[in-house]
Amino acid sequence: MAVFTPVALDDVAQWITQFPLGKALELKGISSGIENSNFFLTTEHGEYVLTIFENLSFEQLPFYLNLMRHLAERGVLVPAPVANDKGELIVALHGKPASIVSKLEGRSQMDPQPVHCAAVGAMLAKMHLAGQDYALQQPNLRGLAWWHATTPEVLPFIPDQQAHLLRAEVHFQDAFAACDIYKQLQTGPVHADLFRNNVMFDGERLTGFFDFYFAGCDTWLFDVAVTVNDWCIDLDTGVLDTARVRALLDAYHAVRPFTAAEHTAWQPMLRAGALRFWLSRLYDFYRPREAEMLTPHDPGHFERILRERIATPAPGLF
Ligand SMILES: Nc1ncnc2c1ncn2[C@@H]1O[C@H](COP(=O)(O)OP(=O)(O)OP(=O)(O)O)[C@@H](O)[C@H]1O
Ligand SMILES: N[C@@H](CCO)C(=O)O
Repeated sequence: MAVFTPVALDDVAQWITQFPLGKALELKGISSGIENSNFFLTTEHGEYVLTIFENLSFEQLPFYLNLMRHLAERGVLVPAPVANDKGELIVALHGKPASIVSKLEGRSQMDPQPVHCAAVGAMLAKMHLAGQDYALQQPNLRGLAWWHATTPEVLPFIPDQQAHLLRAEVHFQDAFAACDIYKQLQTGPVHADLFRNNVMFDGERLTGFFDFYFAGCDTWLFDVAVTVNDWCIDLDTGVLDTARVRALLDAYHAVRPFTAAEHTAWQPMLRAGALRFWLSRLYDFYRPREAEMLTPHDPGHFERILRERIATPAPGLF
């Protein structure tokens, strides 16, 4: 399902010669994922992932691939992109942009315990610090400006109760983004989509973060909020699990201490993280792309999380 552009081993035999990877030995389509065509690629030098980008362009991709290279070079566990003999990370294959990155070991941990959350928190803090001297700039393309553009697109489709919540929350987030505390928050490259299915574990050992294609420059705290809203909740209710929240935040804080401004901004930021995914899921649900054949994610999940974050104080950052 998730291989939109079919590629055979014969197709890459010649193409691969521009990379320092030896001969291609095996190519296997990966069935999960809904954005790109992904393949496990075995070469004489090891195991890699070949991605053909179905929606992102040659102009958009350097921010993401160079960020992964920058982080990998600084010891953050992320797939390392492989450059061709001209030093390029993005090379056309069947007329579309493609890249090769190292394959992470392990698999996603879909039932995380505090020990997994602690590993994610520590690596996230390490990633934020390592990104500080990254030269390329791109805003979070699913940030406040996108919320403003998208809200009117979904409002005609949703019942009054939801429309009221959506309008009120965008209004609340406007005020939050304009306040002094918000301006004191530290910013830099963030993953912005660090859900359970975008991290690999080998047992309790974290082996890497991947799927950086929603990354952009935003507050570090937004990244923490998005991550906590997925890793540290009861999936049926959206209620935060204190043991997992504490494990993730304490581990993050030990690597990169939270500031007093971040402490004050925490609850509104958890709401921002919930709004971001409620809105994107509403958009995908009501305005599906024409060629989209896959079942969209449930927007109700993030509506529940948003209502819960408005109603219930979260454990503090420290
Ligand atoms: N570097 C990697 N190492 C190991 N496995 C990977 C790597 N990159 C991707 N995968 C595997 O491929 C699958 C699909 O990748 P990914 O989630 O990036 O898909 P996508 O279509 O680009 O995005 P989306 O998550 O939005 O559907 C992952 O679930 C994972 O199993
Ligand atoms: N993590 C997103 C999907 C886009 O990667 C969601 O759960 O809505």
